[in-house]
Amino acid sequence: MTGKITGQFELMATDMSPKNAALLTVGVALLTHFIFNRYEPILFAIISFLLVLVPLCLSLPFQNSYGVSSSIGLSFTIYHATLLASIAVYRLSPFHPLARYPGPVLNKLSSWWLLRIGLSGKRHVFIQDTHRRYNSDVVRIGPNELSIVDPDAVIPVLGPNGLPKGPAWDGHVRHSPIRPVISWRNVLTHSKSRRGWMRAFSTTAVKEYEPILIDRVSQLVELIKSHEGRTANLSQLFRLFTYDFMEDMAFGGGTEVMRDGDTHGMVAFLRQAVEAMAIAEAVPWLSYYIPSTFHRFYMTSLLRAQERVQKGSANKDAFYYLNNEGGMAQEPHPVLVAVEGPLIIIAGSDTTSSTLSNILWCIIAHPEVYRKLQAEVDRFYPPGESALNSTYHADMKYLDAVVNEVLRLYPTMPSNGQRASQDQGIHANSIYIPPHTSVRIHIWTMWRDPRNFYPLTESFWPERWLIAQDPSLFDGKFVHNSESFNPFSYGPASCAGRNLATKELRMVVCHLLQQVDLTFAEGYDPTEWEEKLRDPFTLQTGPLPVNVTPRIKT
Ligand code: HEM
Repeated sequence: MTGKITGQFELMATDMSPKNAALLTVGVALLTHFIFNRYEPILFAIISFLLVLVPLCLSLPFQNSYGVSSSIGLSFTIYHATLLASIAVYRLSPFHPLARYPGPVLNKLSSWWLLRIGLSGKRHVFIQDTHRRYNSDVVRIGPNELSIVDPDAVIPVLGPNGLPKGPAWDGHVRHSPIRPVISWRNVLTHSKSRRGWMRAFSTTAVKEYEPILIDRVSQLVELIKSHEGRTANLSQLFRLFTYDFMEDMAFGGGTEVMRDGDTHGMVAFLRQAVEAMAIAEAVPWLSYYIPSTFHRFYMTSLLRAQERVQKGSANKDAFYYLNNEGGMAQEPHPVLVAVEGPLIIIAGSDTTSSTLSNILWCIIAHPEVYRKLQAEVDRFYPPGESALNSTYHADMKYLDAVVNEVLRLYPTMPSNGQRASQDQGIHANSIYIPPHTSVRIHIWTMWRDPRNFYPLTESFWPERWLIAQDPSLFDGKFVHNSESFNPFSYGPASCAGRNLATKELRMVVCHLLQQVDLTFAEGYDPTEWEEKLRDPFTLQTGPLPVNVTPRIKT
């Protein structure tokens, strides 16, 4: 049958003039655009067929008038030029489903532009500038991607009946059929694979991790104290701390990077991997073809988790729950469990370390806040009382205000996790999201918007959280849209580790402020901080050099 069609095509081809051959090539290229647009194929065989074999066949009619190589050159040029032009015209045309939304032309044309911005580390600032430039709550940041900063869109997009995860999550796992919970795009599979995480970060489980946390926080503060008389880079020390704690909490122990340094380069590897996540965030299909540092990291972490699952652990670590070693419910398949390894390493260490760095930078840059917070610590934990004891942490209102204010200005995922509509469009408040559109609720911009937080919108002002609870504390215009504020996200895919993360942040800050005084190291320019923040996926911080003075001599 195929031979018969090819034979007929050859017969037609021998009669065709160069003009008709060119028209045929243009027509087939337009059809190819339709196929790409409708089905978004990524398989190598289909891509090669559409981009190589089809134009090769289309060179046959040209061979009546030209030599073989000129005909191939001609058909490839006409075919690919038409394909690219057709894609560009369609993406900029009023017929594109996202045509009504403003955005930079280059972003509308291609997702490569967002990739360039992602690799520069400044995606968060670019998206914020784009909203401001077009003075719009919705902007188009990619050919098929919207950024939204309307607080009323949070529930329709992220809430229980909201949108599933977007295609970026396919890219993170190289389109693998087996994924960690955060990457499942199918809502049912996602909710099923979340069960283990709910066990692993339940109140009971988090209580069980507390003794390990206490040991590691104590070790961290001793390490920081040991820097008396020399500069301590707090960002790096927090990375070492969260890595060691994550290893203990997730895998029952294994590293001593606080003690020995990052001698095996695992902490550096993790940072490089997160930086490389910018690729899949912008151009998910690219990861299918080109593995990045992130994918090497992914495989290494998966093997680490597999080793833990096979060996078991003497402690009730997170894998004890994920792997259901207590046997409380039907056991998941070991492969499905090990795949959570890369996620637990990143979510369990990178998020808390950058948040701690942001907290410390903010309070050192604002000495009046530092003093007030330290006074609160001293009130709850006077000399002789261990601030590692978490009994009062939740009652510390100013500490809570500081943490919230830091997460408002420096959210751990500034561009949030991507979601996408499926075959049906949805209305997110007044915003229509057409089918097959990727969406981000851009919290970096939303929480730096005077319509949501006022006054001192872009300044660090923890007092706003106290005023929100007691308006009599402030005279004047005050806006506090706490409903839009969900630093651990919202809905069925919100942060599973929130309880642990909160406990960890509070314990480190309390114990550290009880034990030491910190100031910026000589020569450090605090204005560098925001310049050095990067948003490849989770917020990455620059160095935080400080002087350390122990308050309580040991
Ligand atoms: C300051 C610390 C942290 C912040 C601000 C944070 C924030 C977030 C956010 C915003 C999401 C949602 C991503 C999305 O919408 O696609 C998320 C998801 C998640 N986080 Fe966290 N996180 C933190 C720490 C942790 C820790 C310590 C763990 C546990 C090891 C953890 C485990 C998870 C998991 C498993 C998910 C995926 C949930 C799902 O898809 O169902 N996180 N986190």
